[in-house]
Amino acid sequence: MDNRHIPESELILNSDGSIYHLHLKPEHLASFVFTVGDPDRVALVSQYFDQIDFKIKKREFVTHTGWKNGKRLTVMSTGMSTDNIEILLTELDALVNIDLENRRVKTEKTRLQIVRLGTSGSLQEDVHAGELLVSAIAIGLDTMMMFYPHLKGNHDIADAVQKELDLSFLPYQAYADPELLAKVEGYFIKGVTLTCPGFYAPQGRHVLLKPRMERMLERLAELNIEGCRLTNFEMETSAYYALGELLGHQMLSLNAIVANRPLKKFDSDAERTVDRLIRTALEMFGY
Ligand SMILES: O=P(O)(O)O[C@H]1O[C@H](CO)[C@@H](O)[C@H]1O
Ligand SMILES: O=c1cc[nH]c(=O)[nH]1
Repeated sequence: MDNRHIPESELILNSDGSIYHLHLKPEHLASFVFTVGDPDRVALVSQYFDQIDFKIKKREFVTHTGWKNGKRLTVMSTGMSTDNIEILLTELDALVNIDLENRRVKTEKTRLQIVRLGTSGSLQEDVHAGELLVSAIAIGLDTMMMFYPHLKGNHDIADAVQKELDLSFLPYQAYADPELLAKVEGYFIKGVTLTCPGFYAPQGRHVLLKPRMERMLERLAELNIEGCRLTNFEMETSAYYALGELLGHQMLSLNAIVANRPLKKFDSDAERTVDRLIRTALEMFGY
């Protein structure tokens, strides 16, 4: 049992007692949380709530908490990238599992359920723009997890990606929560998601600067690891899954595919696809 007193420089509270970046107090958070990258997407989710009791904004973290069908829900924005997810999950975990008055870990743990509703680009011709995909596995191409304890599961896909791209660092491999994944199976394409530390060269895009890796997209799309292929690029899922495993929260990442990279197509109806993702997720989890 961790019985340390956590100093005020390590877990920072604002003068009103709220947690540093998220600006939330424990009572502002439901145990079921939808997350979105774009702060403007928060209201697109909460418009479907029956009632909104609480709203706050700090930096890119916008939070609305309310009720739908008798279930208390929070929706919050995270901004982009895994470093924001590290802040988000550490502070959400602290809100429920640390007594903020005496700064000690609570003896009884609360497990949050967190479902990401994000956009994503497909690596495969047959995963079309406009489709919805659930990340069963995520491969992190960022270095954040080098600073945390090792993950338990198999890392065969991460190893294959490291080898293919000749990376000088170790990607990491992490998994969706099986219970949440089971709820959406059959309704979403099931995929293996590459979480990238950027949108352009780290996803093989050539705008002005030429990516260092030749044919990155094609090489990754062609990888076959024991029958498994990589399906999509985005920028947060691996951090949710990895930190979810270490902190003991349940995570699921749902993606609206807005770009098909091999076909060089962008979803002309991306806003409607995101709305379909939101409504589908609310039907599955908003009870
Ligand atoms: O639509 P969101 O949730 O922001 O997700 C995706 O879109 C952003 C890039 O455009 C990245 O955050 C990526 O993960
Ligand atoms: O191609 C894409 C589309 C959305 N988000 C990403 O990170 N990549």
